[in-house]
Amino acid sequence: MAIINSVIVPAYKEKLNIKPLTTRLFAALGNDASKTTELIFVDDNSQDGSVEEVEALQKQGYNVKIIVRTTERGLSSAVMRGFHDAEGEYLLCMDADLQHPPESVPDMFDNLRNHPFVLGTRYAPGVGIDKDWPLYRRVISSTARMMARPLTTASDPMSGFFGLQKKYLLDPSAKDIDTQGFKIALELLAKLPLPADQPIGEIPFSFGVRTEGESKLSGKVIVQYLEQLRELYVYKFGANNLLLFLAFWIILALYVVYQLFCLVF
Ligand SMILES: Nc1nc2c(ncn2[C@@H]2O[C@H](COP(=O)(O)OP(=O)(O)O[C@H]3O[C@H](CO)[C@@H](O)[C@H](O)[C@@H]3O)[C@@H](O)[C@H]2O)c(=O)[nH]1
Ligand SMILES: [Mg+2]
Repeated sequence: MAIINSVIVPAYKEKLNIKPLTTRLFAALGNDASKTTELIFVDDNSQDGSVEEVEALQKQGYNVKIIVRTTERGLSSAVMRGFHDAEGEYLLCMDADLQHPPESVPDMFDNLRNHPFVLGTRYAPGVGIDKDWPLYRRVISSTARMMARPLTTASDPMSGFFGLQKKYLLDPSAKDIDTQGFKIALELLAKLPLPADQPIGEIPFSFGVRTEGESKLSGKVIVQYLEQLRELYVYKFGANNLLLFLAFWIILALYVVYQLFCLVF
């Protein structure tokens, strides 16, 4: 049967998460949707047994493959590589570490049938972020989210759980996608020629905690995010709009001070 749905998972040293993610994902999809869905890990030469793990799952009949990159590194560029290699018309991106629930994938794909872009959101009634997610990550995440406000109306543009219809990626006007850093959803929301009259879909999900492996977020990723923001502000508002930048940096500084004040007192 032809592949309609593709799930892309950027992965670096995620061997222990590959099997639970694969089995939970295909169980959630059920028999029919499993026949038309492929799962693609894009691994940056982890050399931790991830390849062998995927081969074992293939032997069990799962439609899963792994692309191993040896000359490139980075979450966003791995996602874009997976999107371009995918056979499906409907593309979904999720993390390997089970912080994004595989059980939400069927809802995400259903939503994509009627929306050009779908975002898994942690900011909706009834869902949230696991209480064990470190406080400093919450502060970084909500600050980063606030700074993206002028660029998109999406409730959670920091989310790494999102999907889109492939035709928007193939559109000739989809250009200049910057693949530095972690925030590929924000980049695509800001730059893809998504139709203005069709809202993006949002599917609430609860963000879990990683139980195997380690987060790859680093100071470098935070700096890359600030550079990406600067570039997106210029892309959207023009290079001369310095006042806007300044206003945002000042608001940000006040916000960070406020958050730190709340932490201390
Ligand atoms: N191929 C590849 N994959 C990578 C790389 N860096 C990270 N990944 C993969 O990208 C996924 C997310 O990485 P984490 O290290 O688990 O990120 P996080 O700190 O939990 O951040 C996640 O949550 C954020 C929300 O606060 C998201 O914004 C972010 O995109 C990501 O989904 C994991 O599957 C990880 O293996 C890389 O250089 N190369
Ligand atoms: Mg993670």
